[in-house]
Amino acid sequence: MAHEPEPRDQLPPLADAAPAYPAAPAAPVLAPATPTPPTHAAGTAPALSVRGLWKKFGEKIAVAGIDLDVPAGSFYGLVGPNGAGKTTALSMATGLLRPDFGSVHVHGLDLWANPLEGKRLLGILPDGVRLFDRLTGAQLITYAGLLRGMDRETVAERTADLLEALGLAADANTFVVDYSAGMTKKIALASALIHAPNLLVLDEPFEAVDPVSAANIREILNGYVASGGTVIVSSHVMDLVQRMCDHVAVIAGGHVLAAGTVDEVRAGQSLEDRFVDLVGGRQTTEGLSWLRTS
Ligand SMILES: Nc1ncnc2c1ncn2[C@@H]1O[C@H](COP(=O)(O)OP(=O)(O)OP(=O)(O)O)[C@@H](O)[C@H]1O
Repeated sequence: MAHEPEPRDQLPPLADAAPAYPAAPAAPVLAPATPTPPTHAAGTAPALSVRGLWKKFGEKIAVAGIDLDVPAGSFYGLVGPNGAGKTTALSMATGLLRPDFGSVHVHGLDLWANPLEGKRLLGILPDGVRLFDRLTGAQLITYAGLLRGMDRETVAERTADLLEALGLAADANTFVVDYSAGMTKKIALASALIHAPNLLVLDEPFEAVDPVSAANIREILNGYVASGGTVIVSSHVMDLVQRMCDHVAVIAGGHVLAAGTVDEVRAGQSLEDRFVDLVGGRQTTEGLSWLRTS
């Protein structure tokens, strides 16, 4: 007999309690060890507030009790080495991956208790995004707008605006499957923007994107933040995060190592130097002596 998947809305509520599985190996955690409940007056809620977020894949603890507050109206960078848990944390924070433990509030709304209302506030560019690539670029953005319940006229106007702003107008009628990696990233970003969300969560938005397009995207995002929106970007490019973001969190081994304004976190150093200090793990390359040609 076919097994009916359980609708997400009807899943039992998440446990807020401490996880039953063993704690991850000790890491230099600067964040509070015990999750503190979010406390904020109505109207001043952070755009995103996560408490005690945990996720384990088999024996691997990918996210080990993350607490994070992203102020409304901020441009927030999330940085960390490969495998740090950024994508896993962002997936749980945006309703794409169910946490084992913990809570997620979007503008004060419990996302996992109210997934439909919560997701209306969100625009998401997931990592390794899989799109309906047998649609053209214009069709894909239109589809995203209609899926969000927008009227056809507004969708058509905004689709044209987004294609123009992201330099994709000439390829509006090309199938997405025939787009380059950078074009695919841009069309996915356009699909995340069409409903003018309150909070944009972008996993590696600049990966594979050329410098001119990256500058255009930065301008779009700066304008969005200036008008009251909140952006969270994950990136490996420290220089970009230092220039572009006003807040940053450094994640490694599933823990938040430091979080705050960019100036607080970098503490007088460049963000890159501070990142290397915090995360450590520089490898010696002596073992690769065979690779040297002379
Ligand atoms: N679906 C999965 N099944 C098993 N392990 C997973 C899964 N997703 C992530 N992991 C593991 O969880 C850890 C965190 O992965 P995650 O993708 O969140 O890291 P990341 O910080 O986004 O890394 P990167 O910067 O390389 O993209 C890694 O050790 C990864 O191997």
